[in-house]
Amino acid sequence: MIALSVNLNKIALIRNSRDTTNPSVPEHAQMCIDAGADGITVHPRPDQRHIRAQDCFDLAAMLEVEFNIEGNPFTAARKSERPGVSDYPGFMELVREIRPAQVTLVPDGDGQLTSDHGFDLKKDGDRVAPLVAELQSLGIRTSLFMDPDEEQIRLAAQTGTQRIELYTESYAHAVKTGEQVEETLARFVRAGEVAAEEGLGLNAGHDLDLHNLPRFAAEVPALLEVSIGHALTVDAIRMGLATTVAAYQRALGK
Ligand SMILES: CC(=O)[C@@H](O)[C@H](O)COP(=O)(O)O
Ligand SMILES: NCC(=O)COP(=O)(O)O
Repeated sequence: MIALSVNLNKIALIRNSRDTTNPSVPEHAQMCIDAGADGITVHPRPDQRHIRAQDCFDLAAMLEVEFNIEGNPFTAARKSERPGVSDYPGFMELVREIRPAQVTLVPDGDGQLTSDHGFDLKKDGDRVAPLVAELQSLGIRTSLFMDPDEEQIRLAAQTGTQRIELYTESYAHAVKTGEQVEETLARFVRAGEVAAEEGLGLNAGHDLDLHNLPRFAAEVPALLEVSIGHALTVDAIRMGLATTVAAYQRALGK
């Protein structure tokens, strides 16, 4: 069974447009869980544009399902520019303290609108591997955000990570435009095969939605988990959160 981890970034984004706690991130986490979500994902960024460090602590205090924190391990502490919002402590400092069930390392640049590439481990493998080892020594499962690239996935295995998360934007884009759908999906199927050959658990995410998810879930081998936020939040505006979570579980074949 493929686990559905709901990403709450966009709930925090709406909350941050006022100096209130409405909508509440923990309350939305609980609503997702009550509706059948298997886990909760957040992706704090140094500018705390949506998920703030405090959200991570608040979620850690209440979650009984898998908590997955994603982010760039090389981001340093940053002062908050917003009164009443605590500073961003740096990604590794944050996850060392919280010790979530899973940490997904993502090679984000600071100015990026959203995540837009996986790791280049020819360049970064030597500095990623010690972080993987440290996180695992703290009892945290590790995952690395990766493009569906055979050589890079084999390098991911050499870092010692237990899982990878395939960056699915190219697949989502192919389905949306109707261009090169078969070739693109075939790359992800091959990526799943390579991950299995290397003994890596397989997660996936980015721009997955109710339309593109069923084929991906049915055809990519040994998929363990998807994390979905943007499209799921937009669907929830139309259909309600509980109905939407149930619809995504159905799209995963459950
Ligand atoms: C790693 C990944 O694909 C997601 O975490 C995605 O980056 C969501 O982040 P934003 O909500 O900031 O776009
Ligand atoms: N890891 C991907 C994720 O958490 C959510 O990505 P998106 O659905 O918001 O694009």
